[in-house]
Amino acid sequence: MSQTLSSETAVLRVGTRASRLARTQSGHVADAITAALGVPTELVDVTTHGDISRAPLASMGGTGVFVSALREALLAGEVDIAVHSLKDIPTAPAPGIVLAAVPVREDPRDAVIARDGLTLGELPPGSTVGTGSPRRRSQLAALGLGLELRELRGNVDTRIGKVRDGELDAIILARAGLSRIGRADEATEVLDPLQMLPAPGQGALAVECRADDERAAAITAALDDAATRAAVTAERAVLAVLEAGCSAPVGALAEVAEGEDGDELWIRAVVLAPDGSVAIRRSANGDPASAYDVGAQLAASMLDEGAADLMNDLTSGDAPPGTP
Ligand SMILES: NCc1[nH]cc(CCC(=O)O)c1CC(=O)O
Repeated sequence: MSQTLSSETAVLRVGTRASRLARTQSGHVADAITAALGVPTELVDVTTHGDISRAPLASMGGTGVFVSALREALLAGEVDIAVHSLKDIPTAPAPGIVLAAVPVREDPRDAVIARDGLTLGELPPGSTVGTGSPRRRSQLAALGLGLELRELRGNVDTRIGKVRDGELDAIILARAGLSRIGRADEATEVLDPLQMLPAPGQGALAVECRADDERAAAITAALDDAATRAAVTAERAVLAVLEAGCSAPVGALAEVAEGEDGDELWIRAVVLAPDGSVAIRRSANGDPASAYDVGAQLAASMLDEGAADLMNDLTSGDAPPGTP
């Protein structure tokens, strides 16, 4: 059994979802670990319920379904590292698991792939746009372009196929996902976060280890990027304080920039009604060392200014009374 090998010589098993996107991003993490620590790694596919089911994601408890199978494999000792898209991870901490590293983030913005090289603004009213994300739907609706929104699921290649075969006029998806599978140049527009704020954590990866694995510190040293970690910490604080799940119409984007008195954290966030008829957009800045508090205070001020009513409407719409 691998547990009997000393941790210096053991192969680090990197658990991954089996999709092309997941395998590519997990492969980058595995290669970076080998390069930095000199330990051999191997990718281990972990099949999740979300990969098999064709049901709408929201009906399966959101993208969290992708995360739990990997975490179970990690806790069971079947893999030593779990690599997730950070935006798919619930904000609550997972007992027995540490977030060992948040590597340097890819472009966090959303991208459009439209027929004939068009941008959103060039699509005629009535054009069909596919996206399964309530955050993207509501922000698109808020633009008032008269676009017709369609449900969309499946892996990145499947989604792009719907535009290529004429089933949809356009789709919206994370630019990071496109880049990771080498298709970034197929985007016909990259959306300005002033119009379309990405999901908290979009474009970032989460590298998780068992809390008692003494190799975690070395993985942090090798892969963690402090600025990205501060940014996603603030973004996820917004989500946590709003008590919103990964499928709620909430967007947030933070970055760390050099200021006159050292580094500064900047964050923008939005909460919307599902149909885009109400949008509460706010921004804040603060000390990257207090990233969580900067995001949490921003969310608290948004709750005061109407977001509380929006979140209440959302939860009363799809959860039975008494459900937490
Ligand atoms: N919702 C699923 C998901 N989770 C992570 C990515 C892309 C990569 C990333 O954001 O890190 C995607 C696809 C998408 O939103 O288009």
